[in-house]
Amino acid sequence: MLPVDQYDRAERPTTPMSVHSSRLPAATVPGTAPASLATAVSFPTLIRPRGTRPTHAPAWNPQRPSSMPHQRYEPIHERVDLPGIDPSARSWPTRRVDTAPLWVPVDLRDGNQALREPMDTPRKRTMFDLFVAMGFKEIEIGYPSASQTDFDFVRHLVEDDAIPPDVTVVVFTPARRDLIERTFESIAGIPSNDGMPRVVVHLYVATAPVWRQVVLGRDRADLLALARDAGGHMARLAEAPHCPDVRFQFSPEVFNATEPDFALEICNAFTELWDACPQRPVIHNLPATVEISTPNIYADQIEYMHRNLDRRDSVILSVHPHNDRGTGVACAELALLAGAQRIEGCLFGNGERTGNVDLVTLALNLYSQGVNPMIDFSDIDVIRETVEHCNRMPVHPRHPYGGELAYTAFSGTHQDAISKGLAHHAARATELAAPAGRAPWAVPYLPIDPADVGRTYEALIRVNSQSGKGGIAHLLNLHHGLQLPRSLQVDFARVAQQAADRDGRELMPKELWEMFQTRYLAPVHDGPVTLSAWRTTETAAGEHEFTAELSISGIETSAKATGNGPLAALTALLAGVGVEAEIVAYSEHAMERGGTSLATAYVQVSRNGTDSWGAGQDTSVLTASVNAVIAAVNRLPR
Ligand SMILES: CC(=O)SCCNC(=O)CCNC(=O)[C@H](O)C(C)(C)COP(=O)(O)OP(=O)(O)OC[C@H]1O[C@@H](n2cnc3c(N)ncnc32)[C@H](O)[C@@H]1OP(=O)(O)O
Ligand SMILES: CC(C)C(=O)C(=O)O
Ligand SMILES: [Mg+2]
Repeated sequence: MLPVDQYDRAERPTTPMSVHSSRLPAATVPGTAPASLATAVSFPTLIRPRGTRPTHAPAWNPQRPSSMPHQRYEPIHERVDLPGIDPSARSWPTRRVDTAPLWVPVDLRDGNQALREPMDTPRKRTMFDLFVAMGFKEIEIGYPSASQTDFDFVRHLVEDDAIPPDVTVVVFTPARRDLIERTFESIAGIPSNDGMPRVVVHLYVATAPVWRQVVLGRDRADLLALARDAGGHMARLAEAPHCPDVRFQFSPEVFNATEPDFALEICNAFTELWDACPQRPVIHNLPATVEISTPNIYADQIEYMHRNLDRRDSVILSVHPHNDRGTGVACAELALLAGAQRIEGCLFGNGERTGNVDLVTLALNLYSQGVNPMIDFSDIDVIRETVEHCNRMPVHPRHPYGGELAYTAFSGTHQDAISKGLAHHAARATELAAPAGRAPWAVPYLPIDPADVGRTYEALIRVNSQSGKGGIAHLLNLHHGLQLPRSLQVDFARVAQQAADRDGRELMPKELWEMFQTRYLAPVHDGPVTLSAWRTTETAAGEHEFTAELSISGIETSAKATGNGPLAALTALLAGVGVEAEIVAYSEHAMERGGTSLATAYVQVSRNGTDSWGAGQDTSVLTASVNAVIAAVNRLPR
């Protein structure tokens, strides 16, 4: 940081915000900033380092500096000495990920320690069983020295024989002898599997300068000595006769803010102390405990460790990103490119502050690239509901892949593209003679097929004032089997949009159907023209006669006319009683397969340059069509 006298005092917002006396929420005072923001900012003269970080935007960018004291925060390059990292040696930018890493959920420890109400044993057990069912093979089960609840849960799993033979559990401990001993007590009785240990004891100690100085009060040498003492104690306890066979893990907490050479030194010390070998590798887990940089910096830090760690073939290089900058997923993905082999995170990103990296997003990001995630996400809603139950916290509706709205489009052009894309997908599957669920996926706006994660297509398209004809027609088709002609889609969308605009809310499929019924089907009985009885006869080839008892504006009459088809005969009949109308568009379709199904007919009629649509439904196509004509005629202006 620069001394205060080197800061200039010239930086002011060019247009100071006015201060509102009202404490009403902003929404009640149109065009104003929230009252809390306005009253909190008093706009003193601000300070900034002279000649350092640019604050004025180019001429094309009208933004002006805010009054917030950004100068208080140091960039990573000033906070951490990164001299050992040679940018020209980085290989991660050109690498690709084509296999899944070893995923390790830490919800039962890191996620749990961040909950308002930590999980009890039944909730923890539900989550543990979910992990097993999803196919996780390494699971952190707790911090047994933290509380009796944590200790008891580990004992519960052991005594209930709940840990499958191919699953390894991880227990977490700080570098304190009494707590390490308690941790070892908790794991008594977990057998190995064919000589492979099924328990990892995970030691952590913070290594970053601020933590060393402020929290632990130790310099580098002191901290190394503390770590060695703890690691040595663990190694001795592991050799005790009744101790289960274990492996070791070390996390230099706040690795991302630690001098790389010190992180390397301390990790290498554990590799040696625990005598790591390929048959019994050590896990070095490099956390971004609090995110402080862009993901490329984290990737450089990981690649540095990957290249320089001793006995690299005896080390599993693990990462543990948090999400303070919202880039936990990006950090984990770049870390994989940089040499990471194992990722710790939580389902849907629960965890301290803004959370741990989200394993659902990471795994399904890989899946969307054609890589097998090695974890089963085929029922994402059950996974989400279980996590919500255990954490007593909701998952955001827009959460990638698993949120309630993750596959839903409200906006018209997206709906149109999805609807066309689904139709194209179905056609392509038929062409390839493949089931739709196996055919290659290329539907606009949907990175994966929602059906792959157990979602139906029903919630893909939802209608509000942002929606267009395509989406509205899609819903009427999906829920009511209607196949509206394009021009009718346009006609109906106008009405639906007006309703959505007026009410400012979503229109449900049932409401759309009711609007459709009222507007296009019901006028057959509700208008100036009603038919009480009618019949058609084919009087000669290409000649049809239409006979009807009808009422015109309440006056009963009967009439007869001919035409080259039944509908032409009907319009001739109507013209004969003074109701002129020309049919300009017609279509019909069966609603279901089979002889007993309903047919729907759509008819557009025109009079004096004005058009209107009507629809009819009946088991007889002819009756449906006649009804559609009458409905359309009744909708013409009188
Ligand atoms: C990034 C992470 O997620 S780390 C995991 C964090 N998880 C948790 O903290 C949840 C469980 N923790 C706990 O239940 C408690 O903190 C306990 C049981 C571990 C310790 O409790 P207490 O003895 O009461 O200590 P307290 O929590 O007040 O303070 C932590 C102490 O541990 C020290 N400490 C912090 N990290 C470590 C570490 N990795 N190894 C050794 N000591 C450590 C601190 O310097 C402090 O020491 P001091 O009391 O001499 O100043
Ligand atoms: C792995 C441990 C120490 C952790 O949770 C963190 O650093 O965030
Ligand atoms: Mg953590």
